[in-house]
Amino acid sequence: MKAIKVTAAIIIKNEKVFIAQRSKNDELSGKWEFPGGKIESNETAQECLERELFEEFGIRTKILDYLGESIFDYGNKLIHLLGYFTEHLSGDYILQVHQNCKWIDVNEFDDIDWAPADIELVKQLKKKLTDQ
Ligand SMILES: Nc1nc2c([nH]c(=O)n2[C@H]2C[C@H](O)[C@@H](COP(=O)(O)OP(=O)(O)OP(=O)(O)O)O2)c(=O)[nH]1
Repeated sequence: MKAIKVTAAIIIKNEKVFIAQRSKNDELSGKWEFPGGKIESNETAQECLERELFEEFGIRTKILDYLGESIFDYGNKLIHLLGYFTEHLSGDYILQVHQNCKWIDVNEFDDIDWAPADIELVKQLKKKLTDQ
């Protein structure tokens, strides 16, 4: 099975991380994720994230450092998730495809019902945020 490359943005403000909940008619309905999406042919991961964040929330962003990756086999598809720290430049967060969103503290990470592929990435993020 060929892995589908998906980008995920880690946006931090006032020490809180932005997460979004997948919509009702989605196969991962109700699960929480870092916003992003599938990388299309002829675009970089960074271009993909900027495009997805504008499409999904109407925000303009700048992609910063790479955090890490998570590869997860959902059975019907293999997801290769790539996490990037991302800076919010402008625009209000307006939900276009998600059912909800929120800002969470690192102490709340373990209470979130994450999309399964995110669990490994969350682990890496938690380590990075608490080790420094
Ligand atoms: N964006 C995003 N997708 C994730 C995460 N974790 C995770 O398992 N996924 C999965 C769900 C989907 O199967 C896939 C990304 O699909 P998507 O629906 O968000 O991307 P897209 O906008 O490019 O999709 P589409 O319109 O072509 O359906 O990756 C995550 O943290 N962020």
